[in-house]
Amino acid sequence: MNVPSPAKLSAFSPAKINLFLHITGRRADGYHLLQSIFCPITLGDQLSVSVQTNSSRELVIQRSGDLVHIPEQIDLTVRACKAFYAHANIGMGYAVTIHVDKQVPEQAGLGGGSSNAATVLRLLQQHHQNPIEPEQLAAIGLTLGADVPFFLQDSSAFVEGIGEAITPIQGISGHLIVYKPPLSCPTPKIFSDPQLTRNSSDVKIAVFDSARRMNSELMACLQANTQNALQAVVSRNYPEWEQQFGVFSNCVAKLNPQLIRMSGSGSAMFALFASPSQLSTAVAAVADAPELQRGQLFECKIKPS
Ligand SMILES: C[C@](O)(CO)[C@H](O)COP(=O)(O)OP(=O)(O)OC[C@H]1O[C@@H](n2ccc(N)nc2=O)[C@H](O)[C@@H]1O
Ligand SMILES: Nc1ncnc2c1ncn2[C@@H]1O[C@H](COP(=O)(O)OP(=O)(O)OP(=O)(O)O)[C@@H](O)[C@H]1O
Repeated sequence: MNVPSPAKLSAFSPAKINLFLHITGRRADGYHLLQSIFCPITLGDQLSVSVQTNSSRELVIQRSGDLVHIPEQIDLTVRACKAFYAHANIGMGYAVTIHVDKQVPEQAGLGGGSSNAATVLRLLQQHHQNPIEPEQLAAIGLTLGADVPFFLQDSSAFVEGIGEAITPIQGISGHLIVYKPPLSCPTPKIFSDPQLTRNSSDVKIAVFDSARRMNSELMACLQANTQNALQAVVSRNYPEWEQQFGVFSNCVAKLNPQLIRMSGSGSAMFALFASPSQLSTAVAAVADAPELQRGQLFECKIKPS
């Protein structure tokens, strides 16, 4: 008897940057209410899932590629796969192989794990012809990570709540240098810092007024009126990060970036430029700085929506 070959689906799993990130409050369960603009970027992982029916009634998940060092119980691709079949109401008799070619550094504030989880959910939805309603999929995603609902859609977005309230913004663009210094910042540690500013005022109106105009005006508005509230915590807790950020900023500042910031809870930082020629000069300057040679450097763009 012929055994059917597994159906294989592949997708790009993008990283994100946060153009700004304010904390406006804290929920009773300890999660923080935030306001942020999330942008998907052209740096990302390549992910595939192969699905085969399985005569046993159990879900069998195998992994290959670059994530196998992460214990299965915490690998967000495995957790996403289990959550999908637990809610899809199509039985558990499947053998799934998840393959990831990883480019996005871990614990960088670039959302790599959340993006992988969202990509697994999207590919399984596609394979099984959308057994889960979009709202329920987003709710399942949120249980895996605060950034997962954002990655279930394709556009840059204004994000509120703990990550679930998503308003797409069209037309944001920019050329990016992303630098990940040789240290990592665990997200829970950064959020639990007693000195974190948790009462930023509402920026929604200012941001959306500008977003309706030019990209350059939006960036100028963000530069003048916003920050990444987690950046001060990282600077205080990791003197080496502050030193690396200082060197990075000096290298790129003369090339007129629209924004220089940390992404998410760090440790990656980025500089955003309007033109590719400014970007190439900035990349050359950072690559030449002896102090920055132990980190990872990426040249990419905000993904067009
Ligand atoms: C800071 C951001 O990177 C912004 O993009 C994200 O909101 C973090 O998202 P994430 O890594 O997917 O976060 P999760 O895995 O859900 O949460 C990790 C930990 O960060 C803290 N956390 C996260 C998100 C949030 N809105 N409030 C929080 O307090 C919680 O302590 C949580 O236990
Ligand atoms: N598929 C995955 N890819 C990367 N990390 C994963 C994955 N699954 C679980 N993890 C674990 O989650 C931790 C943080 O993952 P990730 O790289 O997404 O964090 P982050 O850069 O802090 O993201 P965020 O911007 O969401 O804060 C990693 O150190 C790793 O142990």
